[in-house]
Amino acid sequence: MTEQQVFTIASIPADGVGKEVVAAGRKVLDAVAEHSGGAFSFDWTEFPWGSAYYAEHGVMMAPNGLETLKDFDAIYFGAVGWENVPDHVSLWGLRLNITQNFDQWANVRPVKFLPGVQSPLRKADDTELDWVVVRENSEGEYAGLGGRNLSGRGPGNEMAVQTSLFTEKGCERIIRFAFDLARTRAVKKVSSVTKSNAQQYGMVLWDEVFARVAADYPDVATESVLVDAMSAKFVLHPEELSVVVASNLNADILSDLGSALAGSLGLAASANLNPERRFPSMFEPVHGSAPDIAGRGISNPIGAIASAALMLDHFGLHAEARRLEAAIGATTASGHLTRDIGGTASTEETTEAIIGAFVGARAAV
Ligand SMILES: NC(=O)c1ccc[n+]([C@@H]2O[C@H](COP(=O)([O-])OP(=O)(O)OC[C@H]3O[C@@H](n4cnc5c(N)ncnc54)[C@H](O)[C@@H]3O)[C@@H](O)[C@H]2O)c1
Ligand SMILES: O=C(O)C[C@@H](O)C(=O)O
Ligand SMILES: [K+]
Ligand SMILES: [Mn+2]
Repeated sequence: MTEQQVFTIASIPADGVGKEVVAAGRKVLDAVAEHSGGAFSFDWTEFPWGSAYYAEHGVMMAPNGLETLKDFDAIYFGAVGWENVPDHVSLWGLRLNITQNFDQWANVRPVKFLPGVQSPLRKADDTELDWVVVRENSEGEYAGLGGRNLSGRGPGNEMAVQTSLFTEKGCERIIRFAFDLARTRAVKKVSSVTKSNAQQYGMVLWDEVFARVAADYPDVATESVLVDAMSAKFVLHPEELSVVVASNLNADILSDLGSALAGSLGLAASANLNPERRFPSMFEPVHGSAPDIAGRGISNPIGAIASAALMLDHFGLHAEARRLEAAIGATTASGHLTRDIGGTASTEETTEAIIGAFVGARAAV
């Protein structure tokens, strides 16, 4: 008998709906393990970090938190942000603390259109849409470089500087990642997004690196599109997209637009990858803590559950990942929809339906 594989997962639900959707995803993953015929299991450790932790301890995570997380196979994250902590403090204290210190430089954010979910796009009814946003996740506009009150200019005269950082190495690794990903897809194309007409230093460097790397991938089609035009293209010609690679902030914005076009922010998954596997990677829904609906049991768990499927891929469990994605599609197709996508199902009902579809498909194999 082969030995059971055990994957250790650190879960950090954090704030608002993060808690609801991580609980849902964890339940789904446990069901996936339970039906693996003993092939693998998940060993969970949950951490109470987030805004409530901040209220008690004055920090978003334990001071030795990164040291503790380092040895896990993966991190499963909810969302961070609550009214008791300024958003920039909570984001830098938790999510960015982890992504940047663990060099999770590739943030993969698929835009998936699901059966039974209405898109605000007129075209979505008769076109098969499927693209992925690759977000540079370590530098760019999120370099954290700058300061306020630089010269003590007094009330009414304050200044702030927020500097973007683009390195040749940082651009090259994310652009190569995008090309390698494109080679695995049906449509082999990479769209590079910058605002290099206005941002004449960092983003011109990005464009130059893109052109240089593209020469190594003659089998992959390319285009360079300015971010304002790309936002229009998302809406008007999404059928032309396959892999869209962009800097940290531009890709953050485009990925929310992509999820909204697919029907809701509650649907979108993401993987914060350290491709070298020197550090654990982190899987989380694209959305935030959604304070407007938190605590009511109505949040859409699909973004978090689809992120769990990306985690299965990271563990090499590709068949299970595809089966879980199929179970999500079967669930939306059968009309188990939460409110954000026009239904009345609760978080729990949707989660149970996905587990049911997964187990049913498993039994049928
Ligand atoms: N990665 C993260 O942890 C992350 C991501 C985005 C925002 N945030 C933080 O979250 C807080 C709220 O930010 P925001 O309002 O700009 O963005 P948000 O993503 O939390 O919410 C935007 C809208 O989408 C809806 N929504 C989000 N997730 C949903 C779900 N699972 N099901 C149904 N509807 C859902 C919300 O109800 C809201 O109307 C802020 O503190 C922000 O800093 C954190
Ligand atoms: O940009 C961030 O880091 C926060 C949030 O908007 C996200 O998409 O993860
Ligand atoms: K999140
Ligand atoms: Mn975002």
